[in-house]
Amino acid sequence: MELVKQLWKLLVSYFRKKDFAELNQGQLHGNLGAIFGKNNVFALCRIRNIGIMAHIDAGKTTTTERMLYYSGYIRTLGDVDDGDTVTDFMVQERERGITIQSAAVTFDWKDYRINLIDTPGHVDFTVEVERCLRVLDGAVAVFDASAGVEAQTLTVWRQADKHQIPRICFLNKMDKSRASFTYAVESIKQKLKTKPLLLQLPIGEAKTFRGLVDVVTKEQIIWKPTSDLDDGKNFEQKLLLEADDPNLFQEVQDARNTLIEQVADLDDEFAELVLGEYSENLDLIPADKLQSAIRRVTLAQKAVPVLCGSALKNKGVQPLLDAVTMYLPAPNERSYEFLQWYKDDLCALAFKVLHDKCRGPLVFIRVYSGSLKPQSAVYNINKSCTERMSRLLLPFADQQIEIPSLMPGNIALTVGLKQSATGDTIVLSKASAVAAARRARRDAGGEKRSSSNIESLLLAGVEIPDPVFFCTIEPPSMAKQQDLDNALSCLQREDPSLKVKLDPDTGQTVLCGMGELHIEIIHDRIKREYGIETYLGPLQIAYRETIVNAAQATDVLDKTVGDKRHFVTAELEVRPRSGERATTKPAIEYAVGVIEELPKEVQGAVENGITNSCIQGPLLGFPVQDIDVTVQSLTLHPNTSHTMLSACVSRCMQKALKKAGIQILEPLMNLEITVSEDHLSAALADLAQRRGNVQEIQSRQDNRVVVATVPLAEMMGYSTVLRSLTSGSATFTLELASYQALNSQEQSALLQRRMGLV
Ligand SMILES: Nc1nc2c(ncn2[C@@H]2O[C@H](COP(=O)(O)OP(=O)(O)OP(=O)(O)O)[C@@H](O)[C@H]2O)c(=O)[nH]1
Repeated sequence: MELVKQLWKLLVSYFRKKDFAELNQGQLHGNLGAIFGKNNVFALCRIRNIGIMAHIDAGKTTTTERMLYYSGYIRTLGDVDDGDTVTDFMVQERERGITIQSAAVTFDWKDYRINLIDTPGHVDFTVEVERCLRVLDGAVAVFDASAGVEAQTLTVWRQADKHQIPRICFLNKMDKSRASFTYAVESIKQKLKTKPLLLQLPIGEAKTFRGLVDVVTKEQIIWKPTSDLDDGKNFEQKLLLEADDPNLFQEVQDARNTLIEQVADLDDEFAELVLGEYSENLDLIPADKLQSAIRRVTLAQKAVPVLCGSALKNKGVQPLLDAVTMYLPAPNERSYEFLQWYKDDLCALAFKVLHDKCRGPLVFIRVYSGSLKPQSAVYNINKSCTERMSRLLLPFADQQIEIPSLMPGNIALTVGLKQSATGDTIVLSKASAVAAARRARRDAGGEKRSSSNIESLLLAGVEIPDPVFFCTIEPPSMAKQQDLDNALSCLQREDPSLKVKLDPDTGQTVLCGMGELHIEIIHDRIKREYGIETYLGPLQIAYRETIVNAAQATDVLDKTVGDKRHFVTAELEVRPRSGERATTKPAIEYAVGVIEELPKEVQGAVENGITNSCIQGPLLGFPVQDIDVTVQSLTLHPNTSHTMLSACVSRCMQKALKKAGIQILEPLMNLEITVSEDHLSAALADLAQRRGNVQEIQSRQDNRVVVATVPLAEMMGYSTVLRSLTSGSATFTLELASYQALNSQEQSALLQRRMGLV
C-alpha cells in the first residue's frame, strides 16, 4: 500500500513539473500578454503594493502561489516541496525549498492591480526583506497557526513598524494538527503588542478545518472539494443562520460585537455611528460602514485585521486577496514629505538590482511621483550622475514584459542603468533635483541647507548590519581571479549585505556575510551563475576590538618627496566609550584652539586617518568599536599633502590604541530553539557546553521554546548537531544581539589560534 502511495506521489510530482515546464514556455507568456493587452493604467486608488513577510516556513511562497492561481495568472498550482513555485525561481530556492531573494510579481484581482513581493523568512536574508519593505505600502504577515509569533516574525514586524507599514495578519496552516486560532491570536496580542481585529472565525480546526465565517458580513464560506480537482476554487458562500449551527452563530455574534467595540474605540467617526444612529441595535450597522472604519484604523496602524486559512489546502486565500484590496492602502494614501518638493516631476527609488547575463544590471524601481518612459535620461541624486534607461519591464518572478511607461505608485524593472544601486533616489534631471532642493529650503524657512536637509531629498536607504562571518575565497587559478572579481562585484550590487575585501597581509579575497547559509548560497551562485569553481577557506567569526583605558600618543612625519616637504606632528587621545549602541564610527572632537585653525579639507583628512585606523584594529585587524578620540594638537607644513596627513594621523591612532590596551569582543547571538518536550533536556545540555545562557523556556502548544544567548563562535555547524540530537524535530533561529568581551584566557587562546600557534 505504502509503495502504491509513493508511486502515486511520484507521478503527481512528475506531471506537476511537466506542466510547470510547459507553463514556463507558453502559458505564462500568454498570461503576461493578457496583462499587457489590457488597459495597463490603473487609477492610483486601485493599486496595492504589498509584501508578504513572515518567519521561515510560515507559508509565504505557498500563499503567493495561490494568489497567482486564483487571480488567473498561472493555471497550475506549484508546490514549494516539489520545487515548482513561480516566485522561488532560483535553483537554490527550488532545491532547498526556501526563499532567498524577494521576487516581485504583478497581477490583477477584481479591478485592482497588485504588485506583490514575496520576501525571504530566513534571518540571513533580513536585509532583503528590509529593502523591499522600504517600497511597499502594505504587508501581509503570514503566521503558522500552530506556532503563533516566532523569532523572525518579531524581526520583520519591527522592520515594518520602522517603515510604518499597515499590515494584515494571515493565520496560515489551520489544517495542521496543532493549529489553534485562539493561541495564535493571543500570541499576536502578547508578543507583537498590537490590537488584533478578528475579521474571520474558522469553521473547524486542524483536520476538520473546512471554512470560515466573515465576522463583518456574517457570511460563511465553506470549501467543497470536487472529486477530480481540489484547488479551492469551489466554495459555497452564504449567510450563516442560527439554524445552521447555533453555537457558531452565537460565537460570530459575540465576535462582531467585540469587533464593533474595538473599532469604535479607535475611530471617532465610527464611534459616532455606534453611539447615535445604531445605538439601539448594533446588528443593523451596515457591513460597508464597518469595513470603512476597519480600513481607517488599519491605515492609521492602530490595529491589525486578522484572517485565517490554509494555503496548502487551498482555503482562505481568496478572502485574503479581498482583504488586501479592502484594507491595505493605495499608494496615494501614504504620505511622503518629499513629494511636495518634486511637484509632478519624477521621483523614484531603486530598491533592488539583478544581474542579467545578456541585459546587464536590471534595477527595480518604485515610482513615487511623475512618470518614467523607456529611452529617457534620469538623474541619480546619490551618485550625482545622469544615466540613460533603455527599457521598462513589468516583473513576473523571473520573467518580464516590456511596458511603454511607468506611472506613480507602480513598481517595474529598468534596463540600462549602469550606476544605480539599491537605495538610490532617481529623479527627472539635475535641474529638477536643484528645484526640489530650493523648495525644501523654502519650506524649512529659508535656512541655509544643512546636510540633513539634503538627506531629506533622498529616499531613505536601508541600514545594512555588519557581517558576522567571513572566509577567504580563492579562484581555481590566478587566471580566473579577474572573473571572480567581476562575479563578486555583480553579486555585491545585487546584495548589499555581502561585503568583499582584500586581506592586507595575504592579498586574498575575503567574503563577509550575514550567516553560514548566506555565504554558502553566494559560493553556490558563483559556481552556477558565473561558472567559477571557487574554494572557500574555513568560516571565521568577525570579532571586534575595543580599548580598556584612555591613552595619548604623538607621531611625527617628516618626508621630502621631490622638492616638496611633508611635515606633520599629531597628538591624539583615545578613550573607551560606554553606554551607547555599539558603533565602529569613532566620535571625534578637537581640543580648544585646534579646530579654529583647520581648513575644512585638512579636517577631512585628519578624520579620514582616524576612521581608517578604526577599520582594522591593532591586535587582530578587526574593526574597533566604541571609542572617543580627541585631537589634542596638530601642526603641519603648508606643503603637506592630505594623504601624508591622513597617514600620520592613522599611525598616531594605532600607537594610542595599542597603549590603551586592546580588548577583543565576540558576537553574542540571540538563539531561539523550538523543541519537543522529549528532546528539551538534550538541547539544553548541548547549549550548556556552548557557553549558552538560557534566559527563558516558554511553552508553544506542545513544544518548548528555549530563549538563550550564545557566542557565535560556539555555533558553527549547529544545525547538524541539533538535527541529530532531536531527530530533526527542532528548529532554531540565530540573530546578532551584541558584542561581548572575551575573558583573558579566551582572548589569549584566540590570539594563539590566529597566529597559528595551536
Ligand atoms: N500543513 C500546511 N503546510 C503548509 C501550508 N502552507 C505552506 N505549508 C508548507 O510549509 C512549508 C513552507 O512553505 P513555504 O510556502 O515555502 O513557506 P515560506 O514562508 O515561503 O518559506 P521561506 O520563504 O523559506 O521562509 C512547505 O513545506 C509547505 O508545503 C499550509 O497551509 N498547511
